[in-house]
Amino acid sequence: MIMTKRDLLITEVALRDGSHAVNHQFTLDQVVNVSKALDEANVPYIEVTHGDGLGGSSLQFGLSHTNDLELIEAAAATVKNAKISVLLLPGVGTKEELKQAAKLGAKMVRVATHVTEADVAPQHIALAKELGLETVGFLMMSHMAPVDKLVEQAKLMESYGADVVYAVDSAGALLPHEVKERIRAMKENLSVEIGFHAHNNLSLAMANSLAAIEEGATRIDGSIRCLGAGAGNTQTEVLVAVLDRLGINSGIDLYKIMDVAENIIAPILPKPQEITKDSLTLGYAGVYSSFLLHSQRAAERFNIDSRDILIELGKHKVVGGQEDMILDVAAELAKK
Ligand SMILES: CC[C@H](O)CC(=O)C(=O)O
Ligand SMILES: [Mn+2]
Repeated sequence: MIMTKRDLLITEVALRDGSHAVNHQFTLDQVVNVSKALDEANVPYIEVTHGDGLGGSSLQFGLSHTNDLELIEAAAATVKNAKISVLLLPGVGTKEELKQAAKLGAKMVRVATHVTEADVAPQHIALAKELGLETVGFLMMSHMAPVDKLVEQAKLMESYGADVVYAVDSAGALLPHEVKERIRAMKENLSVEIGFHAHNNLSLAMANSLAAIEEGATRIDGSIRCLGAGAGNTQTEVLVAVLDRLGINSGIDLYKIMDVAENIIAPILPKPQEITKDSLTLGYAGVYSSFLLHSQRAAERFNIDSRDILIELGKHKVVGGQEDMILDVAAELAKK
């Protein structure tokens, strides 16, 4: 076992957030190869789950190529030092699935709720603690709540027993000063560690992650080669290099993580992760990054501009779990 003294802990989310970008089609071989390589680069946490978390495989969210639990088991059996994390949205994943994930080797769970709905999480957090899992409260769509509301909800997560609480910029809509005020307020009001999860739709994932670190966040998410929903997350290998320049030790081997990006991730990307007109619109309109492919499919079906759908979804303040609204909105727009 490698013992690394790290200043900050990076969770690599390509095998979970990136599931959205590959339409949930990760194969067992891909998950094993990527987990092995990330582990060898000394990445501390690797998240493996359907993009929408345990139990996410469905017509609503997209059917997985391979069952979540099989992927988690294979990744856990592969890694030597890294911890496998899973995502759980109460109401999508069940407590039974969480028990199974823990049995199969998951060591951390991120219990994810909409930023104003932490109160759906206590049972799942309590179970996670009982199972001996490191437990994270993951407050999604953080741009949709004012700072005091976010703090209130973060404190709820802490009171339920979360070891870490994250502000999650699901839409990649936050600007650096907005990240700063959120993380600063969380730091001032909570005793647990604070984390930040960015999306790069406005090309601000790195700037926002650094803003979060400056305000005291010690957990940061990255997706290697930006393999995450929308334009992806903070690019892990770039983050490792930037942190190194700042004298912050992530414990991750820079050359090895660059090689994983180049030799293992790039070949499995359906297309390079770029800020396209649609991913840019996600950030601009404040829409869930995971809605990207669903909206593009709806645009094609109704022969309309996908940006119009995204702008309309932003106006409706649609949240995770409301994927069915994408078709409703597209159908309405098509009538006009
Ligand atoms: C739908 C779950 C979502 O993808 C979780 C996440 O990574 C986020 O909100 O950004
Ligand atoms: Mn995400």
